[in-house]
Amino acid sequence: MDDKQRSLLLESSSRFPPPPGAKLSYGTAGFRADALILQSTVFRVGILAALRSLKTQSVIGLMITASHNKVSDNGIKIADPCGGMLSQDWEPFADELANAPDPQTLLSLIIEFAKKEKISFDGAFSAEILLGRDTRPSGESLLEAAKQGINSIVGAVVHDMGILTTPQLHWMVRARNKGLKATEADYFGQLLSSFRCIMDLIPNERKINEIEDRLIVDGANGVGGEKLEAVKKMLSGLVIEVLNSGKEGGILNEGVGADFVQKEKVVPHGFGSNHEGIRCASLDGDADRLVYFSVPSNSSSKIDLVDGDKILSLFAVFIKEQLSILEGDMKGNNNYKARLGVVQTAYANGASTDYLKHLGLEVVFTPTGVKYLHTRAAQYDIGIYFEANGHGTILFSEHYLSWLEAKNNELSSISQGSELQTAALRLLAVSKLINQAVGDALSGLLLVEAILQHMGWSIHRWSELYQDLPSRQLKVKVVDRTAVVTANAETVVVRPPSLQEAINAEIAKYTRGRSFIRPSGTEDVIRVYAEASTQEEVDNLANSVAELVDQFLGGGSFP
Ligand SMILES: CC(=O)N[C@H]1[C@@H](OP(=O)(O)O)O[C@H](CO)[C@@H](O)[C@@H]1O
Ligand SMILES: [Mg+2]
Repeated sequence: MDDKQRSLLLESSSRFPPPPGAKLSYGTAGFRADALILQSTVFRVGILAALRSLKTQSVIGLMITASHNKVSDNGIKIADPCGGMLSQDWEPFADELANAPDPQTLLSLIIEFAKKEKISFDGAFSAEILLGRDTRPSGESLLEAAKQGINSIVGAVVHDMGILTTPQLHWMVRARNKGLKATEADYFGQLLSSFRCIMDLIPNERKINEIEDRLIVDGANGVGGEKLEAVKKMLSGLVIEVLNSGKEGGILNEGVGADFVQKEKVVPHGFGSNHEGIRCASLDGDADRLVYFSVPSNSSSKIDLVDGDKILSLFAVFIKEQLSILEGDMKGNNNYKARLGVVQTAYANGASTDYLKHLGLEVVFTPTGVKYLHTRAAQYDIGIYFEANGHGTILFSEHYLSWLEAKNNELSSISQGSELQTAALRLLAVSKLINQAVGDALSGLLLVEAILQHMGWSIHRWSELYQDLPSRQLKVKVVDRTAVVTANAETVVVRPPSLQEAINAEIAKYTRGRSFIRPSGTEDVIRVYAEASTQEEVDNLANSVAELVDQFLGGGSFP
């Protein structure tokens, strides 16, 4: 690193002093905190993104969002060249950068890390970053801080992509690095044409069905609502009504959005008895999560939730149907049996796991966070992953996609329009519709809608695939959440000692009881999850476990 680069880094970072006393961590999905203390973090992540671009010689994404958190929070995360999350081996350096106390320490850290990673500043490759942000009011000034961070690396180029959903930015990064067209219009174009393709391939005899073509979507007063309005204008075959689009003056994520709906299991603001029986969906603040629900008749505010596990199950049923057509009667020479796998976390409802296993699927578990699920799902030819909260997607391996393309070509010459070829075409369309970079509420919604039409299923028929076990989630505020250490995909507490034994003793009191705790990676709380055979039992179990957390970790309150 030459003197010009060193003095540029020193000079620019002196304008972004870190907040005194704050200890920041990259967490489950990037840095998140009150937006007022994030200027220096965002500036430094700008530097990090430029370094990542130099290291990988690829375009990198930077997204300014705090997803489901309250509107006064914000956050920042990096999209790697493939469009996925930042490689985990860079997270410790991200933490060091964010917490460096002064410009000189920051510079030393960068020099040392660049040496270790063999990052060259010789100008042969210029760092290139795509920047996106959600609709939070703090986004604009944080974007400026990110730009200044990126521009602290000589020659770095920034493209401000404007207000986007998180998955749109990830999609664009992936497309750019594959040499494909990567504008928002290209994104919408791909989604709409592959949606149309699946709809056009619905067999005629299935077209008379019980399903109505109206869908009502809660946009969480965020970016997803805005983008869905744009999709709506280009869509045919489906009538979408967007509530909480952000234009009516509602507050982002307040009493609305997928996180609220999934955790509280009540209607979001703006929904009520006039929506009884209708298919409804809810997006989160940055539109990377999607859940469905319906309002039962005579309910106060309770909903029938169709969560990420059921979206996963719907996708699995559809993919399995296409694979059994394609693999059931293999014609020609080029035959191959796809490895299909499903990835869940400990938050998946036990009934969903039983259902998926009953379908004969391979189900595996990872810790919470898309970075873990995505990596695991990528090990299959077709890997479907979902968090119960509605974040997930279907990944197709390059190898399987090439096979599918070749098979489709072969079938179009020997049996054009056959069931076999149609199944191949459907799978190819799914691989284009569903975001290959990260879970995406908009593309997930279009796939759900196309599959429901294909099956001829109402939301009620879909919801009855299996009956969820009653579950409850609580948050407990403690003095230091890092005091809790877990193992076995977060299902067992290993520290503090004896806490797991105490939790086990509570679980043993209930039929089909299950409970685990873990520190949140996005909020300063310990999360408690419980499941049991009745709602009353599960509420008792969750409360007793929350009390144990309080006893063991002290200073508790229940936000
Ligand atoms: C129980 C729960 O919903 N946890 C969420 C939440 O993480 P926590 O580490 O639990 O705060 O936010 C993550 C990012 O959106 C998401 O991946 C994860 O599933
Ligand atoms: Mg989100």
